[in-house]
Amino acid sequence: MNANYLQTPVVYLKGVGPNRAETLKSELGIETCQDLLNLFPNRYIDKTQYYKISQLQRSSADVQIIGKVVHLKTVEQKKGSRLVARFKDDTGEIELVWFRGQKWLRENLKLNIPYVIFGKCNWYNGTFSMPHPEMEPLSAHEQGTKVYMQPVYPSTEKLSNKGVTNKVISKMLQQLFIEMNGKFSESLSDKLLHELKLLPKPAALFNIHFPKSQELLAKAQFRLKFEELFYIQLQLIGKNVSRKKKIKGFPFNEVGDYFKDFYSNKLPFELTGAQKRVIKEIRADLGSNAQMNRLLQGDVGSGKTIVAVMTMLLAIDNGFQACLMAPTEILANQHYQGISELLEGTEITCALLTGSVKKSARKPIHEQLENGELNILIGTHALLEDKVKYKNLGIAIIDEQHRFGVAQRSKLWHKNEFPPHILVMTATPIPRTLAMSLYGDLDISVIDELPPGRKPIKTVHRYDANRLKVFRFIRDEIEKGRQIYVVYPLIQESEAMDYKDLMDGYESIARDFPQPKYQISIVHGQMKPADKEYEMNRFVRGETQIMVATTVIEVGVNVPNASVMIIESAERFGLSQLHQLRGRVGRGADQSFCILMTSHKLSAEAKTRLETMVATNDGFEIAEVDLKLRGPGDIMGTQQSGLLNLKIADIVKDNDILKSARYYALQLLKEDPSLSKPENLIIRHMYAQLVKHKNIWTYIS
Ligand SMILES: Nc1ncnc2c1ncn2[C@@H]1O[C@H](COP(=O)(O)OP(=O)(O)OP(=O)(O)O)[C@@H](O)[C@H]1O
Repeated sequence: MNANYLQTPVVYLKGVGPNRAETLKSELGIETCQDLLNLFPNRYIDKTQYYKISQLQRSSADVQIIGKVVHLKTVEQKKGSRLVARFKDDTGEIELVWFRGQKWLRENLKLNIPYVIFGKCNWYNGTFSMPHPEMEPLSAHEQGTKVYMQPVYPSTEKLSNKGVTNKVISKMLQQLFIEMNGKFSESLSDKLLHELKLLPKPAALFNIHFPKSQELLAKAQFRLKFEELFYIQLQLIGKNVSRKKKIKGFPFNEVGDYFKDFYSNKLPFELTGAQKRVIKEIRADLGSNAQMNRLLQGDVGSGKTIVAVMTMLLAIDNGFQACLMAPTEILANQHYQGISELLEGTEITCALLTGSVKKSARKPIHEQLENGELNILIGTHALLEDKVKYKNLGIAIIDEQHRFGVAQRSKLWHKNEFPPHILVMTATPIPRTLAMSLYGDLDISVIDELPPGRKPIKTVHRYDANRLKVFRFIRDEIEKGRQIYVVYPLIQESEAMDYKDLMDGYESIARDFPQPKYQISIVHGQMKPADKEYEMNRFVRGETQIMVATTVIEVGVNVPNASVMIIESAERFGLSQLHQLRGRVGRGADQSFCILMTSHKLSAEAKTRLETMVATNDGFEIAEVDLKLRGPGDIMGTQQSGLLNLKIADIVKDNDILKSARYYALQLLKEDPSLSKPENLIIRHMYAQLVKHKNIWTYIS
């Protein structure tokens, strides 16, 4: 065997030729034999079963039958001729039909000898017919290398007219396996192979392409998926470990007066168990001499703000400043007001910096920040401007990470001599296992408990035709002193139309809820920030009963007296957005409601989203469904993590393998952090290759 054989371009394989090689390269990214080896089938056609004709059903998928051709004739038609065979076994008869290749078949098909045929049966004119079956004399079938599960390679349906079919790929692979003669190098340690009872590499590769049985195929798939996820985990965890080793952070050893005073005298409520646990985790990080990089996940309304405040107090107790960055002005404002209120009666100074803060007001903020008079700065992107210089920023808290990219996070970093501690807060939960994998570079805390006394929000789905009933319901709730949100979608591509919907909706509500009895606020993205704030504040103060808005209110707005959320055109929102919007109600002690309004025309996916919303209030459950519906591509962070370049594993379906891969990777790094024990040298070698080439399958062979 030639050791470099796997690096040979596929064009040198028999029967490939320059045209096919070009198609393989441009369509499937296959240049070398190694690329070919790592082209894994999408699915398999089961050829372990033989059907009797009497067992066929009208909905049968691909079937394999043994029988004989008893009659063959050409049927002439206007559109051209077709060749029709009567095919019989001892239980019945079907038709085989060909439109192409008739001449060859007429000359070569033999009557009355047993054939194995394979294909899809259609029910047509009272009989089953199989167009263009694959067929082979039974004698040849029994002698040949038996294919039990026939692999179907990606894109082959699309590429068959360019000469790249499943058969062609299998033939190429056959040559490759003969040439390699089983000499593929192992890429996992003996220990792992043994402990997890994994197939050795050569057997796994062989059975993924030429499965000898269902059982061996399952083992081959498990082994290769495990390997793929294991190395990704190893890399993510490795990064985390080296970050911890390298990046020093300011130690906040002191739990000082501000924190203690706040905890004992100023907390407006008892912390939930989850809040206490998370604060403990944060304190441990801050006292550890290493920079904290922590993601705080908590469902909407779970009480992340108080955790943020207490974290900032720890920084201030240790002589440092803190900042909090929010994705929108409304939110920054709200945080500023809420936090100022919480800190009333303390000496802590706190300022707000957003795009709409005037130049004259900015100057003193800049100065106080630089000379250390200012303890806390709250704001939007404006916090990232070059003019903003801290005396000693100890911690940066970032609300809603999906709106701040990683690059912006690191911009904050460079504002300081040492990097500040970072706490990222998100109310868009992502499934735990996915979070573990995506944020290998962040530690994760979860607030998985809501403050006591909250009544679960009742969610219903109503069609537009029931609007009058819904309006009646709103009226009753307003009578009881509650406030109502009515939210319209605003999607960039159809902004003008959406805007019209919003204004039409506003007018119709204004007609049904006339002044002076009813007061209505309206907030949308095209308003000036000052006007938005004015309208928002009227609602917050309870001067208006109805807030008509676009999704600008999606994150964070907190009006505990608002108890009804009406979402118009709910079918146009994604699940996590619906959940966020719903989270604007249910913040007080009253029973809250969410009404999802839609037209009658709903796609299957939209129906699933609505049903999920009606069925559960749990953000993590919703996140799981969302992930299944949308796939991981849209979830923030998946792009960078390499989890989307998976060749064989699927992070949604193979969640259990992912967990086990992570467990073993953690275990290994704990026992042998530098991977220097002799039994781990294979892994060390693979890991080095992985870091070098970035893609795990360029080296795994
Ligand atoms: N332990 C607690 N007991 C009672 N009320 C609490 C507790 N913690 C927080 N709250 C209250 O719950 C409400 C929601 O808290 P907060 O705004 O911090 O939620 P959040 O996690 O930031 O949610 P969102 O992401 O939706 O803004 C607030 O009115 C807050 O005062």
